[in-house]
Amino acid sequence: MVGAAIIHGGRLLAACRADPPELAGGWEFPGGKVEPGETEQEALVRECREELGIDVVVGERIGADCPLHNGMVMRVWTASLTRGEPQAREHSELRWLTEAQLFDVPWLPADLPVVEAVRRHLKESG
Ligand SMILES: Nc1nc2c([nH]c(=O)n2[C@H]2C[C@H](O)[C@@H](COP(=O)(O)OP(=O)(O)OP(=O)(O)O)O2)c(=O)[nH]1
Repeated sequence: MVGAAIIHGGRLLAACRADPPELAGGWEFPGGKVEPGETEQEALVRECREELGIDVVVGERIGADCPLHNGMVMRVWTASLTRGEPQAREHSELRWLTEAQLFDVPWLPADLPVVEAVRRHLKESG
């Protein structure tokens, strides 16, 4: 599992899950599973196109590996938006969060340590 911390103009893009019912309403990093023959970074670029209709350039790994409830592990990278305006194609809602707003949405529990790492990253980059 890979996720993208898309940072643009000092804000982080957060996405609200539409399904499955037990995760709906939880906020997450856009992303998904890595397909055979693909690198983790390539999977992120593909998922951002599919889910959001945007092009991103993948940056650095951020946060520790997050164990998920299903036994998988999620790795998150920073990403910058290079083309398009994010559209909620598979999510119920998208929000750009400033550093002060980062914890205003109910993140999926596994994501919280990574959101904290993003907070430090935004602080350092001003
Ligand atoms: N994409 C994503 N999934 C997360 C995050 N945090 C978290 O616990 N998950 C969980 C939710 C799902 O149970 C699992 C994988 O989600 P997913 O988006 O790849 O998978 P999916 O089952 O909807 O299937 P698909 O897109 O691969 O078809 O990871 C996160 O920040 N981003």
